[in-house]
Amino acid sequence: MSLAGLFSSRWPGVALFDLDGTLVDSAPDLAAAVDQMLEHLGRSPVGIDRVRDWVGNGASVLVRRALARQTDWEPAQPKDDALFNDALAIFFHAYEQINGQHAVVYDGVEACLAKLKGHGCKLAVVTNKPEQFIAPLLEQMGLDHWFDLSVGGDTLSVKKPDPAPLLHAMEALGGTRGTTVMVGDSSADIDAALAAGLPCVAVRYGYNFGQSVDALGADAVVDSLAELL
Ligand SMILES: O=C(O)COP(=O)(O)O
Ligand SMILES: [Mg+2]
Repeated sequence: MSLAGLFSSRWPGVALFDLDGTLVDSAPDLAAAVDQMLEHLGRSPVGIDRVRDWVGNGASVLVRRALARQTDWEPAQPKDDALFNDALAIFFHAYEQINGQHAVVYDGVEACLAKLKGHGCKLAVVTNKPEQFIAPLLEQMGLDHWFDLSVGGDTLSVKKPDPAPLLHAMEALGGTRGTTVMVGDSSADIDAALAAGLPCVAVRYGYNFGQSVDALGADAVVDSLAELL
């Protein structure tokens, strides 16, 4: 399956990309910030292997999962819980310093973005990462010049798997359902695309809460974005 094949009408179209685990391997930075937060609170660090499985539902859920130390922990405490608020503030401060330091762009990403741009496509990042961290990370990775728009987890009142952020980006870039595709690494991305009625590609190399992405219902599943060229 090529990207061109996913567009039901002709190029140019709109391509929406998830960020963490799709464009950039940012887990090393996120894990370092989570561990700094835990140590600041007098708790033992958890390390990258656990943090990788906690990324994808935004910073608040990441921090809640780290405090509870389990992947499927559903936020049970009120949002104004003092420990959570402290932890979130410490995490934000730590991640602000670390963001982009250890992260790397995945193989195949640049070639895919270049090909889409070459066809006149508009490109957007649609991530659950808070907005304030998107531009610094894209700049640090040298990816910022590719994108016409970015939508973060706090840009709207809802985030993925809600379809609204995808539809917001699609409409802002003049796309339609026949000319827009979503590319992501987790169930949040694929569920959002399916709910939005958009074709979607899942990548196997990212973070999906430790689960395979093969059965999520994506139109294509790839090991590298280079496979789409
Ligand atoms: O959970 C996050 O903070 C970001 O995740 P995403 O870029 O994969 O949406
Ligand atoms: Mg992701």
